[in-house]
Amino acid sequence: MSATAGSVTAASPTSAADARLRGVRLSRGGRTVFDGLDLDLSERRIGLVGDNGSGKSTLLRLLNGLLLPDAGTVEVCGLETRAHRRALPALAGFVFQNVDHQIIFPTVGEEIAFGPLEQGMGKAQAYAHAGRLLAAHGCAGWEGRAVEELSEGQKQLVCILAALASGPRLLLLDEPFASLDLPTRLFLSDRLAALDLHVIMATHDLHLLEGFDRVVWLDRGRVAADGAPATVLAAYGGHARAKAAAQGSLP
Ligand SMILES: Nc1ncnc2c1ncn2[C@@H]1O[C@H](COP(=O)(O)OP(=O)(O)OP(=O)(O)O)[C@@H](O)[C@H]1O
Repeated sequence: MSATAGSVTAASPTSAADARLRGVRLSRGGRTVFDGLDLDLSERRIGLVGDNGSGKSTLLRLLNGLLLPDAGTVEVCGLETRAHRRALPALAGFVFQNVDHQIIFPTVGEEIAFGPLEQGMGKAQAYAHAGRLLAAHGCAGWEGRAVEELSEGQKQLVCILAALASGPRLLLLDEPFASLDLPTRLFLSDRLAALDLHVIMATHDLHLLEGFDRVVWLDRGRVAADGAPATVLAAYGGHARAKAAAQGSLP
């Protein structure tokens, strides 16, 4: 499958799943979320942590061109997001926090086949691809199931598989496991760890990030700490405990 199908320019992505932000400024709803953010993201598994509203989802959306910076540049797999917005979803698959923001088709098969079809795969091939992907993740025969009849966790699983169906180099996960039961969470964590692709995952479940290569802590749109999971998660945990204690002492 060609990862570049759908690109509107002749530029080709690099083989590395690197992301590079330079001087990124972005406001949303009249609030400045990022103001001069510089970041290089190249490790295979990177976690994003931070309090509510710190900018994690916004950063992920910048990385697959769902949002464009007001100023500065974002480059993913060598493609500048402003110039290559159409090519990015196949290269940088996105799994939303809220499944209703992602799912657009009535059946599981249509949802998963959509990305490959958009990339130019034939219909029969795209549906066969969807069927294989489902079977490989314990969901054999789900193609014809109505999405609205699935549980929230099953919908989330379908969203992850739909993102994988396009063969992305980079998977952007925004709280992907929030509604999954423990067995499915463990199964998918293991599968994601085994996949030959890069992952950037925002989560409040810090345990999920312990085996990652790097964790970035965002605080009000700035990088508060960045490095080895043990160090960054300990620092963020300390911040969270201090903040919780301060809230507890309010009148
Ligand atoms: N659709 C939107 N319209 C306007 N402002 C938004 C929108 N989405 C987010 N924001 C603002 O952007 C800022 C960053 O939000 P973002 O969703 O990136 O935070 P987050 O770290 O992902 O938070 P959470 O942990 O709650 O998911 C917040 O100030 C938020 O109010």
